[in-house]
Amino acid sequence: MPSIRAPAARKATTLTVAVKCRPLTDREGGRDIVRVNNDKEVVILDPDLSKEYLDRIQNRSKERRYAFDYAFGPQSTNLGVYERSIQSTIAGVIQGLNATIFAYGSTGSGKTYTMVGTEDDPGLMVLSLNTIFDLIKNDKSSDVFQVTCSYLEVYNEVIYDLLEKSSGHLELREDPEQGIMVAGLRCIKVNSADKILELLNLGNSRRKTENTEVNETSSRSHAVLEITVTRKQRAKYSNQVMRGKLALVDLAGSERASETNSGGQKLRDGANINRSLLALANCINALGKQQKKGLAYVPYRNSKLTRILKDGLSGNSQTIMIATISPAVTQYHHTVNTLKYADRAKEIKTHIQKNIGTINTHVSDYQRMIDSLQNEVSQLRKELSDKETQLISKPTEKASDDELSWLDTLSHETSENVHERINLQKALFEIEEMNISNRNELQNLDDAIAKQQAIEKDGAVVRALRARRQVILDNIRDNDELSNNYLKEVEANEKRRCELQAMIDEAISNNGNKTYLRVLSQYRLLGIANTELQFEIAMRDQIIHNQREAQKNMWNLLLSLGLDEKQITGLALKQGITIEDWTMTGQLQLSDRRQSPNTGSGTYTTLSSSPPTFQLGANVPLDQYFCSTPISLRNRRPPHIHCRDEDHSSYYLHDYSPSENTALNEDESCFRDGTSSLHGVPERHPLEFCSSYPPTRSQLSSCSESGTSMTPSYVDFRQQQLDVRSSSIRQQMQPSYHAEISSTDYFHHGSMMVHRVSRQGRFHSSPLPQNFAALNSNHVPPKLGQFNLQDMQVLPSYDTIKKVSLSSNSLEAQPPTFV
Ligand SMILES: Nc1ncnc2c1ncn2[C@@H]1O[C@H](COP(=O)(O)OP(=O)(O)OP(=O)(O)O)[C@@H](O)[C@H]1O
Repeated sequence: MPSIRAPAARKATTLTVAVKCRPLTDREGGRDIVRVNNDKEVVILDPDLSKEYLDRIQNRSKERRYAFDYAFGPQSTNLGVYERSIQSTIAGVIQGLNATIFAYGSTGSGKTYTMVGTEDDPGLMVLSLNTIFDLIKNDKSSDVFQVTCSYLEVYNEVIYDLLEKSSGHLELREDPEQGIMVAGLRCIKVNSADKILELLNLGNSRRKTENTEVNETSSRSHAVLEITVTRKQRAKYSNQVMRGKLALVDLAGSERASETNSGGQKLRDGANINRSLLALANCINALGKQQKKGLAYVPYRNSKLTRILKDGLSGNSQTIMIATISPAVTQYHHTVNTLKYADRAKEIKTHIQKNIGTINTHVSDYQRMIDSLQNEVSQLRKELSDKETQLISKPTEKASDDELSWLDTLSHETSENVHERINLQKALFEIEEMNISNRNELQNLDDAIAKQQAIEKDGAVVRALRARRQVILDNIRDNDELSNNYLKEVEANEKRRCELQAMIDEAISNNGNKTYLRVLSQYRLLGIANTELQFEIAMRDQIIHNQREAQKNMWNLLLSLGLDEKQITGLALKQGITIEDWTMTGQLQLSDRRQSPNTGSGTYTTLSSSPPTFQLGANVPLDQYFCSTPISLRNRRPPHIHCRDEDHSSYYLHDYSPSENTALNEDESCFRDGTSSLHGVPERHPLEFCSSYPPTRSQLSSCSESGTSMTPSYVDFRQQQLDVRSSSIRQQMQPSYHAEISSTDYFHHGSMMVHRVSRQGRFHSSPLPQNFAALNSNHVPPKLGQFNLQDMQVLPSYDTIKKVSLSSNSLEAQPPTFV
């Protein structure tokens, strides 16, 4: 037997990836979500049509786009695919080159159709064989060709010979010259394409197939047809032999147990199919990374399939991957998954070389083969004795690589599922926030319209307000719709989560290494829980951050109004409010949750628990409606009292979080506090404190207390009778706004976010100006009405100039001079 040794020259080449989309089947019907552009690009549309709005506005589309060497749409025939992407490679096989063609895709995506085909549309196996025999027939040289063929299947990790009637289990061997070989596999000499097709049909009839929910004739095994073409020069004194090998692989389809609706043996088959496909996917991943990052380890040994395909994936082979996809909406996830792997496979490099040898070297070759076989025997003996030792000492502890790899992928899917859920929750959170603002604005507008109509019915202002109202209504409707869609996605996500958990549970109950898997499962579940907690914490951090900003701004506001520490202390004393001097109190360490008021440590301002009440005048001009209209606000975040930037102060007035238990107590006129709602009191000066707040997230090990369990404390401004008068306030709403306070105006400040108040009385608020309660000096009420801080509202965007009144009688403060 001649031995074929490759010459040294090798050519690096990358894996060719072609994507083939099959047509929709009658059973599927519905929408086609795959588009093929320019024979190279594949676009997967978002399966959810109703998401188009989202696509535009928030760029959260699930549309995906990939580019490949070749892309074929549903109209393409197997012949079309073959001629463009395969034929030239097949020609190399009779020149001593190796080639591997494999179809990869989910169950029912058309792998078998592509590889085997039908009578009308013969598949790549048939077309390749025809080409080989045509090329041999038309070869002008006098070389002698010999074609042999073998056909095997890997079913449940066992290799069977499809050309044997009742094949036993076959074993894989690693030959130093020829690479991986299947010991005992029949290799049949064939003289024509027809003969091979006959064998192919025979083999296919022996393949294990099942009728599943997704595919009536679903292949449950991976099939590998290998054609070897040996070419020997006929010339008298030439002893050169070339041997090319073509491997055509029809993989079983990856599937989800829930989709195939399988149980028992079918379910076990599915698990094994998935396992070997995952092993293949892992190899593709590792090989892809290897090209990019130079990583070395590729886990070929995790399955029989990957061992068989080893040469095709990284060795001496020109390899083509045909990724088959379905255009059905229901297959979106499978399609995207297949394309992801196909995309990674593009990175894989192989090294091709002609397999040329000479026949007169056979004696030394035999010797080399004997040596290597002896090596293998001793290696195997050693492995066997190692295994026996392991079994004796730890019979149940070791999980096999296969199980780990399977579990790894499962865990990867689980983590994707969690991330998707987190994104959905974030989106829902944002929408909810937006709609709270929208609803509040709507109510404001209704009040303003009612007031304005009393003055001039159907005037220009009323019309403008109505137009704005319509816009807000549309926004609310759109957001509600969006929110419903997200909720549906959350449901789907939850369903998937349950499936994944069921798979893990099943693995635990079926598997021998129960303890190990259980620990692994727990570990991963904890990981998921951890991610979810992180999300929750991030949300709370956002709230805390807002509150801190508000504190800072309130300090700015109060101090810029000309009040000094003494005045504020005096006022606080009068009102029976205890405000801790910041210089005297324990340090506020935001990183130290023990300082939080909920844990009872530290010294905090005692505030009235009466709800904050602001007073409003009755006849507020329209241009002040944003500030003066009574506003009801459900679920709003608390108002904030801000700390200042510019001036030193010893006091902190703190914000609160309204809770379910919050009760309006109009009789109480001072700060009241059931339990303190304060974050704590800083040791440093407020200026430093405000300007150098630690980052919210970093230090906090858990923020839940501050986010949820702060009890409300309220500020009652009714008694404070601020008499600072301002001349005018000009508001410039989004993106930033600017207001000037005149000495003749009264100013109410509720939950607004005034980000900076300078000594000159300029307000700059961004991004969203919050509510102003404003009264023109002409409308100073003799007795100020009540205004509930909880009922304050965010007013997102108006460029109207507002007049704002501010009263601070009881503070006995000098009215600040505002520009
Ligand atoms: N290009 C095509 N044109 C027409 N029908 C197709 C095409 N590709 C696939 N089909 C049909 O789609 C169905 C599934 O195809 P096929 O059995 O080839 O899928 P598969 O990926 O091999 O599935 P499995 O992995 O379960 O074996 C079959 O009914 C097949 O006839």
